[in-house]
Amino acid sequence: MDAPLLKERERATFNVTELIHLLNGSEEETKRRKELESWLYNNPVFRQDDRYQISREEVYERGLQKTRELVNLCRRKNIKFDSLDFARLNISTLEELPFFLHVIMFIPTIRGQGTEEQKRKWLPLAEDLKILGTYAQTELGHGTFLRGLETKATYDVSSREFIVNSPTITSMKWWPGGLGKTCNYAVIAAQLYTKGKCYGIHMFIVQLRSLEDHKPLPGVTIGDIGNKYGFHTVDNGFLRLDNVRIPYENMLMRYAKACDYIPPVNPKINYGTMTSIRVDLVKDASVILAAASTIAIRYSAVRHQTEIRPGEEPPVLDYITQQFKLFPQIATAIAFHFAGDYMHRIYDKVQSEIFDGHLSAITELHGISAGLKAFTTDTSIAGVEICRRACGGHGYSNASGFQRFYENWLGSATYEGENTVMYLQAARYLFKCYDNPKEAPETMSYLRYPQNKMEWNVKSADDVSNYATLITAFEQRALSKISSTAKKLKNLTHYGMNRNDAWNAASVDILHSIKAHCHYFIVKNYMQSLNHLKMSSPLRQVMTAVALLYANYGIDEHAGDFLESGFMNGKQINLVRAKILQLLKEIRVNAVAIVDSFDFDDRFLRSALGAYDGNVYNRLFKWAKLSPLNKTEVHSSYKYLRRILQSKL
Ligand SMILES: CCCCCCCCC/C=C/C(=O)SCCNC(=O)CCNC(=O)[C@H](O)C(C)(C)COP(=O)(O)OP(=O)(O)OC[C@H]1O[C@@H](n2cnc3c(N)ncnc32)[C@H](O)[C@@H]1OP(=O)(O)O
Ligand SMILES: Cc1cc2nc3c(=O)[nH]c(=O)nc-3n(C[C@H](O)[C@H](O)[C@H](O)COP(=O)(O)OP(=O)(O)OC[C@H]3O[C@@H](n4cnc5c(N)ncnc54)[C@H](O)[C@@H]3O)c2cc1C
Repeated sequence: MDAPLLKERERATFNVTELIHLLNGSEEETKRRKELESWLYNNPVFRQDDRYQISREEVYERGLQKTRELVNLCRRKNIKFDSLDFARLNISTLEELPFFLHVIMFIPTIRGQGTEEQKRKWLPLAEDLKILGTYAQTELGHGTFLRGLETKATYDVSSREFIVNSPTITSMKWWPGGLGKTCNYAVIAAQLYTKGKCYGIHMFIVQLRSLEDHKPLPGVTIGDIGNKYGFHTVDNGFLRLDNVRIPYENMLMRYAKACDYIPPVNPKINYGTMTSIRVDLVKDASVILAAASTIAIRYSAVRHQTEIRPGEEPPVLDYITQQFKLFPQIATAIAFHFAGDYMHRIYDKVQSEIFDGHLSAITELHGISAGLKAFTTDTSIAGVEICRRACGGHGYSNASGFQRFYENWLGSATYEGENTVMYLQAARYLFKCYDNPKEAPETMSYLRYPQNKMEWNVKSADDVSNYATLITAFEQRALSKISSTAKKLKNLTHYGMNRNDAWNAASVDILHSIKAHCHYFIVKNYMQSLNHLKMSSPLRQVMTAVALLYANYGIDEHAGDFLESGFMNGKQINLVRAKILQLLKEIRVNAVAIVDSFDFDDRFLRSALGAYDGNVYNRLFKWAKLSPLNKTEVHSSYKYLRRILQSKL
């Protein structure tokens, strides 16, 4: 092992294993996760060393090979697709496999929106992979505005069938994962028409390809939409349906009935699958940022460059600017880890209420999950890029491992709800609660108390080491934004603008308000989670420093908001900045040990810069030699080079 990493690990002031178990939930959870990973990583099919030297078709084919291996493993070990074990296996592959949508959206939609009879019919087929489905909702012309989707499902009373049709080119389904070449079924979101009337979006099970030879069925035009930023293993596809007939029973009718139409108690229950993925994405944001931080911190501890004092070339991690870039990323990854735990707890609670027929909490769940999905994905996407840039030239190499995270994770700002739209949806709920504070849920209870122009009682750097004062700071910042925006909305409508136009006119302020609210929620949840957790005092000291860094860094990053709220003054902002420098120094000794606690296997990171042993340069050289251009000493294209060299200018 590279000496610098050895020394870094020896200096740690806490027990890494204790933090590994804390982040996993328990020692048993850690053991189980590592056992599952070993089953994957010891299988050569999951190799990735030549990932960037093969074609898109080979990448897709590899994806199917991995799918086959993963499915065989699940069958051998009796791991169900809706189990925590499967979720762990999925994240460990960190590759969106072609059948990914089958598991995370097709099956859950049937489970969530099918009648008992429909579940009995379709779930065994889907869980046993007798059919492979995707979630086909987005169209060429619409992804966000679901009420604007054009695909039609017209009920033919005489034959008790639905005629599913793509009436225009913009109504073609476009983007669904696995749609292009993999899936033979889909849940299709379509406008239900019966007896000449439109009843809005409902979900329909449609067979797309033959189960015999996988050829598209009559009336089905289908294919891959072409190369993208990432998700190369996934055949995101297009689909045009030309009056395809499906049985009446293929409309998912847990909440609505087609014949003599009975509407769902809450039509948004049809949006439930999207909510479940948004909830998952909050924890995924933590994993992605923790992985990127691991690479950047380990590399920064090994990379020696230039001088602080003449004659001494230190590890770049000793530069305060490098710490200022990277330590907040570690803190954010841990903050989002606890936010993800919160989201899953809330989701499970609301799901059990929904299965008991109570749909009232779905609006609150949507309001919270939409906001946190947008906030955590936006922040973590930016954080991965900060980690990459902090690794200089080698961060730009595919050998760094960053591209694999970055190219797939970039999509998270768009899929499962474009982030601006999600922020605005969350804001819609936030301002409703602001207008009716008594109905505000626990996460928004601070809205019940009007903002009192309190002064932040901070006189020294030590005062910004107090969770309560920091939580109050974020609360007051959010309240200040929300109350001034509410005033603006009120004025706009007071002077004659209708509510929708006023909402659009104030939407930039609304965006700032919801972001401030999400930030407040993350800080509060982070600190309260730490307070509830049992841990040794050396570990608590480290976790406290990291949490304080997250909050103080957030104040520094948005100093204008805190000053504008009148809650803080310039002197106090300087105290916050002094505190940040003190925390960077305190965290420095444990930086490598903290990322070791994220406990990523080298075969997950696949990074020459972030490997556990820190042996960066030999790994980089070994990786470079794999380049196809190095198969021969003189490349076959030399004939062109020779002409250039011999040509007369
Ligand atoms: C490791 C990496 C892994 C990575 C794993 C990656 C997987 C990638 C796979 C990607 C899959 C996809 O992208 S699948 C496709 C994802 N597509 C989307 O997310 C579409 C986004 N658009 C929408 O959700 C909707 O159009 C939305 C913007 C909410 C507007 O809907 P409507 O127009 O019907 O509603 P509005 O008129 O605005 O009224 C809003 C009201 O509806 C309620 N409402 C809206 N949505 C709701 C919901 N989901 N649940 C409950 N209630 C909801 C609001 O609370 C409001 O309630 P009141 O205030 O009380 O009225
Ligand atoms: C990798 C990937 C995988 C995907 N997988 C699937 C899948 O499996 N199944 C599926 O059905 N879909 C899938 N999608 C599609 C995805 O869900 C949509 O792209 C997404 O919902 C955004 O919709 P859109 O593309 O129409 O963007 P648009 O909504 O057209 O966004 C364009 C711009 O308009 C802005 N905008 C739109 N509406 C508003 C508004 N009301 N207020 C303010 N600004 C607004 C947006 O903020 C954005 O800046 C996938 C997409 C990607 C990238």
